[in-house]
Amino acid sequence: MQGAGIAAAIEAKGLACRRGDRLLFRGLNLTLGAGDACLVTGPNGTGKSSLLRVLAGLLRPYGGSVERKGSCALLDENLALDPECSLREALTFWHRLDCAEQPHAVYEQMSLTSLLDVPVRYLSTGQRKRAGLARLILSEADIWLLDEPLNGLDTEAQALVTPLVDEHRSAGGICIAASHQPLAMNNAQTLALEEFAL
Ligand SMILES: Nc1ncnc2c1ncn2[C@@H]1O[C@H](COP(=O)(O)OP(=O)(O)OP(=O)(O)O)[C@@H](O)[C@H]1O
Repeated sequence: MQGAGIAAAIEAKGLACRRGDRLLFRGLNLTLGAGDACLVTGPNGTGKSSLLRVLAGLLRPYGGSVERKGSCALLDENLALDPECSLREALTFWHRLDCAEQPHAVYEQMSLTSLLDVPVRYLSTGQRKRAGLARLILSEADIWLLDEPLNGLDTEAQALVTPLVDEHRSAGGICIAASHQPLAMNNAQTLALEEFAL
């Protein structure tokens, strides 16, 4: 991981989030250290994606604060891969920035090898999610923020996600995931977001 030597950590204190004219949640506290995980649950519209964006630093909280130690990567529906490029070109753009080593082993792991010459815009939903997971792994970020990581994946690909998270945590990483589908994460905290709704 990029922050090797620094223990990863994330702490949210008294977090509140407002979207438009709606206050979604308030008074949310969360503390995770190296190897920890948290599963965020809640009905549609309670603010799970918004919370992950606040934790990533992409959305300003309405109240409270977030402190992070280590680098952060968000996996959501926004692939951030140029739709006009081939998958190889689009992923290479990020690997150069991240100085990723051994991308081909990860492409193989995510069954992307045969898709590398396909334009990103032609990828199916599950193929796009697998590309997103490859980007996540190769980013070597300390803190993984996963928004519906199982969505669109077939059964075989879904089965890869728990071991990936386990491996990340074993290496001192942190994982915070929002999922409507059951996502097994050993000894994970659960954050039921509706408890902080107004
Ligand atoms: N940019 C925005 N401006 C205004 N309101 C927004 C914006 N983005 C999201 N919202 C609203 O914020 C609320 C929470 O959305 P969010 O996507 O965080 O919920 P969620 O819990 O992840 O939902 P789901 O389970 O459906 O994925 C929704 O009512 C949504 O309409």
